[in-house]
Amino acid sequence: MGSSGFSWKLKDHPKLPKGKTIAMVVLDGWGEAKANQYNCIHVAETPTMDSLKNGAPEKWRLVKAHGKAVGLPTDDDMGNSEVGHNALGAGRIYAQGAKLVDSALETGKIYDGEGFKYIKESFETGTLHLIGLLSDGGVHSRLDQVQLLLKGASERGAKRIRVHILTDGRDVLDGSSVGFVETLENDLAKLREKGIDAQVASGGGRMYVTMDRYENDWDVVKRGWDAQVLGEAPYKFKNPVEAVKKLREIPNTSDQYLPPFVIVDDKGKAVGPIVDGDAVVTFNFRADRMVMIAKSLEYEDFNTFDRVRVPKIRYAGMLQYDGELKLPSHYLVSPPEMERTSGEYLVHNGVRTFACSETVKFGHVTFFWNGNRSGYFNPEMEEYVEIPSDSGITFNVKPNMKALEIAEKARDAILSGKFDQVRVNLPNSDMVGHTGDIEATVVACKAADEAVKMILDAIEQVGGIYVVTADHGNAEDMVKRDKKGEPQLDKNGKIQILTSHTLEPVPIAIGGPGLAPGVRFRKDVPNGGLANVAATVMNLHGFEAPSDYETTLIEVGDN
Ligand SMILES: O=C(O)[C@H](O)COP(=O)(O)O
Ligand SMILES: [Mn+2]
Ligand SMILES: [Mn+2]
Repeated sequence: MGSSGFSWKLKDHPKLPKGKTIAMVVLDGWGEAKANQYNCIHVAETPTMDSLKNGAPEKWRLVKAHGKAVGLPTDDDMGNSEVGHNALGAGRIYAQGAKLVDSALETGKIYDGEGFKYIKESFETGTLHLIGLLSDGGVHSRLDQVQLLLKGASERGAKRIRVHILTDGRDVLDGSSVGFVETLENDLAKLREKGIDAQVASGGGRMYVTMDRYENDWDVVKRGWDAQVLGEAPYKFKNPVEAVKKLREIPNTSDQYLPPFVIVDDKGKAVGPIVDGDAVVTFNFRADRMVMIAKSLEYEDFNTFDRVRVPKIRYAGMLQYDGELKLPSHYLVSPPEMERTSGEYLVHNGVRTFACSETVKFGHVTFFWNGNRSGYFNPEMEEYVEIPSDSGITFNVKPNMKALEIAEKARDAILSGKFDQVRVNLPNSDMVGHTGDIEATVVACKAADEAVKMILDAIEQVGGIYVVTADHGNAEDMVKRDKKGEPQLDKNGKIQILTSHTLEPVPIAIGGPGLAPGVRFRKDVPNGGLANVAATVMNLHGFEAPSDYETTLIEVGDN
């Protein structure tokens, strides 16, 4: 125990043994909803997950994965991977980026912070550029926050503003981009009336321009760089609403995948390339899809693509996206300080950990799980394995993704006897669910179920324990619904496909030959959420959870 009285040492659990191998499986985007044709998990053959459900209520239950239970502003906010994995790993509910930005804007504290003061130095002679996801999805960013920031910055001296938009269609309905750009244009027009030179400068679909993650495909970021910084793109328009409408007419495209465009003046010149002396703010609060652009804007030493011209700018993130890398070094709002996560405790208590997913979700079971912290706590005790994802495709084309490879790695890690916790994220139901392709999502769910089976079989062989859960819903409901829960039709009488996450709860199942007799879910935590899972897993490793963690979901009955 240190002089502060703090100790990493966890108390022994009074009843549960140590030394069991635990498989911690997170099915990404696997919620629980009514059985119907739009519930891909129901339609798919999922014998393994179905059999776990037979363990209810003692070994299978539902937990909350959205809204306040995971630190989001309201219970109308759907869950997402960042907040879901944060809650799973940290065992406590932290006010998340969305909420922190809301309150910084509401109180005006955002304008007193170091980050805003820093970018403000460019207002007199330079342009303020805002780059980010333009929607009200609330997963990575929110339009109302951008509107407030535009107002606040212009009132505080920004005279020339350029917005570089990324269209969504993934956390919100496809096609909604037009409305969001119209709203933004309206706001910019009002600023122009006040004598501020404010315009949209460039744009593109989030999955094709800028918002890649975990270094899966740097071309995505390069396309954004070319449009935003260099003012170069294959498509040129004078008006951003027209741009989005026209680009949506290209066959097989969608808001998520719009090609990059720049806005040009009457002479055909880009209206807003980023140049020396400008200020840049990336206005997404969520980290994963901002780290790569942040590196390209901030790092001097950078060779993943040819930046051609590297302007000397003042750059700030809405939040700091990576606390370990201190990236970016300037930011408008401080991120949640997640400390003493379960991963760190367990490593201090001798639990050897293996974590694995494919690239698109690799940071979810490592970085997000560990409280938005990159790297190992102790490389001697941990091994993190990333299976390269396919890049340059939409995952409905290959809905099996790397589920099998992830399961094989997990199986081998379990059988090796080298690890006490083997943690994976199976991305299929989420990544394919986001494409809105129902048939492919059914295939994706089946693939994830087969992967779970392989992992549970390995646990069976070594006498271990499994914990199977999910981070939020997605594939269990693929249609937009009205208030009564019926599919909502558009003006042409067609159903609207839901590409986003949902508000549904997610299952959690425990079992395996190593589960001590009598272990069962408690009945007195009816509102349990993802944050209760960390204490549960610590118990299964034979430890009591720290007293400030959300309570465990399990008890040991007499049996
Ligand atoms: O970034 C994405 O792909 C979506 O906006 C949210 O999905 P995730 O939270 O499951 O990553
Ligand atoms: Mn997810
Ligand atoms: Mn998702």
